[in-house]
Amino acid sequence: MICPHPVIEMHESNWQRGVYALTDATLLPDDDTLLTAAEGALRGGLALLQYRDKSSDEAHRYRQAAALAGLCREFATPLIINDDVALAARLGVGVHLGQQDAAVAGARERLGPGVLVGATCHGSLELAARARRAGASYLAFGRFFASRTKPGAPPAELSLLGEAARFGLPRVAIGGIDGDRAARAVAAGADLVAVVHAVFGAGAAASEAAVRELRQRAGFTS
Ligand SMILES: Cc1ncc(COP(=O)(O)OP(=O)(O)O)c(N)n1
Ligand SMILES: Cc1ncsc1CCOP(=O)(O)O
Ligand SMILES: [Mg+2]
Repeated sequence: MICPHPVIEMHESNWQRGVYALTDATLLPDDDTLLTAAEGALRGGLALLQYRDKSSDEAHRYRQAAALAGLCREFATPLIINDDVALAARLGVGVHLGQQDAAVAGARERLGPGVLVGATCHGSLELAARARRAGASYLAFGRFFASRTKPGAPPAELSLLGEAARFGLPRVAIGGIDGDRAARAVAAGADLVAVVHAVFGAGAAASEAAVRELRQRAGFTS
């Protein structure tokens, strides 16, 4: 059962720098846990939230994503849908696409110029150049460290983040990032640190403090 949430705190949306949290269906297995954890993370000051759910149950995915979209609107924080351009179009929110997903150019055409379209570039400047030409809003690199969420993701070197400055788009670092590693990724050039376990790994009630700590350790607080 999803309940409406009161407006608790409004943030000016500055999605281009900060902590980017991805939900996880194993860590957040039901609607209440998902929404409690997401609300805490948003209150902690997320820059972006991604709904990442690999299940094939479309009604379930729509229900959860729609609830998250409402919550994100209250906090003026963009929501990104992983993999699913149709769901993003239905909700009028952003999408994140990997190399096995739909093409960035097609998503950009379908969603329009004002919608966020993120692209996975692994450890490749060539993939980044292609994503930029196709109309990506940000470039995601990694995994940089061992990831419990996606252990088989192709590895990347932190030095890539500095080299990717040439594209003039926000650079996202992902993969096994915690407080220390977030600081290292930002020092190497990351604008956003994307995390699953560091925000949602300690239970729904801990997500707000987890985001605040990550922001502080990464130097995102002014
Ligand atoms: C911010 C961000 N970066 C990378 C990914 C990985 O996308 P992809 O390679 O398509 O893998 P899946 O997440 O779909 O398993 C991401 N989702 N978000
Ligand atoms: C989706 C994805 N792509 C590369 S690593 C990763 C998961 C990141 O999760 P965690 O922060 O728990 O390592
Ligand atoms: Mg994908």
